[in-house]
Amino acid sequence: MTSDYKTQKGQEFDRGAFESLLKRKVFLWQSFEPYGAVKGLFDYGPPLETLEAEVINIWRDHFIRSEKMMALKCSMLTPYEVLKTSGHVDKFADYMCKDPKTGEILRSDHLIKEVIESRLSSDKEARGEKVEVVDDPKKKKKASKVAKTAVKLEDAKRTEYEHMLATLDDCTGDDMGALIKKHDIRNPGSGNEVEPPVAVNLMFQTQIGATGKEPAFLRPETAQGQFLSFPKLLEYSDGQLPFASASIGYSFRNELSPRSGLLRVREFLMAEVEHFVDPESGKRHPKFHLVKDVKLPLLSRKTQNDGGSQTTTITIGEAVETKLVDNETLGYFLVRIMLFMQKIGIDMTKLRFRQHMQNEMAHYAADCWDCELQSSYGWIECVGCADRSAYDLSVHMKATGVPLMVREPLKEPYRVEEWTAGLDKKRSGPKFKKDAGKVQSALDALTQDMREKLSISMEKEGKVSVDVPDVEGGKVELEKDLVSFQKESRMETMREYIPNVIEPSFGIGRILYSLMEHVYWTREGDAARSVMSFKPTVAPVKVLVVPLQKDARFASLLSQLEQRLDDDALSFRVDQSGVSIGKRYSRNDELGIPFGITVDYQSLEDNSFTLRDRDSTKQVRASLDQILEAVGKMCRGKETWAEVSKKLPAFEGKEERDE
Ligand SMILES: Nc1ncnc2c1ncn2[C@@H]1O[C@H](COP(=O)(O)OP(=O)(O)OP(=O)(O)O)[C@@H](O)[C@H]1O
Repeated sequence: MTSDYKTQKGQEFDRGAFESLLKRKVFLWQSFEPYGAVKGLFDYGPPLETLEAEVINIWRDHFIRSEKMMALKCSMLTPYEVLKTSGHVDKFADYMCKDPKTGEILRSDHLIKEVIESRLSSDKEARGEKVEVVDDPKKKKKASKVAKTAVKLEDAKRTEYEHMLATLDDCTGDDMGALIKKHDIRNPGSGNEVEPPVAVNLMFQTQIGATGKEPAFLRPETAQGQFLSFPKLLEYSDGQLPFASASIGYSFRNELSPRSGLLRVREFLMAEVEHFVDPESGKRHPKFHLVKDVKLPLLSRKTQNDGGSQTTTITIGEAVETKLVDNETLGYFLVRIMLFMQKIGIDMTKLRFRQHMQNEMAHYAADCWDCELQSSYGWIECVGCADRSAYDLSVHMKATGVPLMVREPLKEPYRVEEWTAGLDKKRSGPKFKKDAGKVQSALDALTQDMREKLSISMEKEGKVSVDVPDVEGGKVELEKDLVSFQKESRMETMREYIPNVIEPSFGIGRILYSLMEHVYWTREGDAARSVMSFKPTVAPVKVLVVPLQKDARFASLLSQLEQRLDDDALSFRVDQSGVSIGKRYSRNDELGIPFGITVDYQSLEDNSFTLRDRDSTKQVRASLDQILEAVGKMCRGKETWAEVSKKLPAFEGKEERDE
């Protein structure tokens, strides 16, 4: 059995071997291992911690610096009221099904997907087709309980199942309940029926202070802090829109069934952008013309609705023009996301943009696209890019009364005529006493039409009746001496509006995991020799320093070399162990170190060194100055090995024979 997922060299991807490399080279492990480890929490070891820092540096440069965004650091602890207003308290939930006999909790959409995929793969097997291997041993065990022998499906059933998978993201909780019932979907682990889906909130609740009077949550996204900072951002940008804020920080989600390693965890680093734009500008982007000819692989909502999963590669200009992508700003960010992925070394054949299904999008969202990366776990959302309209600023403004909006002078002031409705305070106070405020509020809430109608009634009848909620009888009678309706004329010089927000939201852990799978491969004919082909710009360690042999005569040259690398701020690792030079290169290829500098006997004579390229294993020989200049340029992304190897003389050394 083979898997559809291949390494960048077209080889079978062996997840077991890949995971064992990550473990051996201490990229990551489950947190609190000595206490039995906690699901959904991971610690990063030196290579992954540094890889993350390098990727974040590129993210900061690509977005914050290059797009002139305003970087923010907002609190992670968030008061209850903020997340109540944003809708997270009521709606930030996943559906889960309980196995009543084992007590196991299963995420409803994952359960349906797993069972239906296993039925489809059993059908494929029964029809003698190539079947995707289930790499996860736990899944394998579960799957075997579902279908011990291959079962062939009717054509109509197969089509129904395929459509179900393509449209699963569009399902509500009730829809999933109906599917589970209709297709007799059971817990694959036990074979038991499961209870209907129930929504479970994903936020970690806590409290601020000891009194318990200030309930709070660990934030599930960085966005809310950025929205509430809007007045400060507006001030900093001198009241000029569009502008964007950006925040890199941790978020927390109490995932129901964390699995797939770093792809679904309970604490993760996010990098989020909130781009604020005037809705009347048509959400145009000032730099769209620079990217309009860039082609993107797009999987539209329509294709998914039709049960398909094929992408169409078109220019973003065409996608926006045909309204496939709602607006220029959203389109601009899709391109920037793709270019970022390319910069850090994501395999472009394993990247696509998938449009959200109608039910998958928040009700207020105008359009939403996920940047998905393919890994051995399938296509996984790594960046969500949503047009959130004016929703967040509007709800927070309503809840707090703080004006989260823009007031700007009108280019062409105009005259407005407005009806006012005012109570005579001296007379109304004694008459309505504590209800006087409520009466004025009811008058304030009247539309212009209503005010005009009431003024006509007042003229005719000398009194009017006004609905006032919360007073006895729900109405009050107002005579001429108590209220006056007047038509006033004034010049309107200011425009007020609530900006719309386009939000690209990156999950850094998912990107790092996908990147590690994308750069992993094994040397031809020797599966034991794995390589992590990190681009020099992101590689956690840039240079491997290897003396040809253990020989005291190399000591002074080595320390000179180390000092120079240090001066150039190039991270390095020295491998002086007794094993052959080939083995030393090989085990450091697993760490993804892009370049190796060897100190040999010729170095002692003429101060020249060899420089080895990890991916091709080719070498050049040159002076230390030339080598350091080349390495520095390659690590800054300013030169490639192909260019360097043309400039510097090749070296066919004895070292390679040892590999
Ligand atoms: N549990 C998680 N573990 C790791 N990364 C996550 C997790 N949840 C979300 N992310 C990351 O944060 C980004 C933005 O979050 P968003 O709320 O759009 O995700 P989501 O739609 O809830 O993801 P999913 O549907 O996979 O749970 C995602 O694109 C993803 O990269």
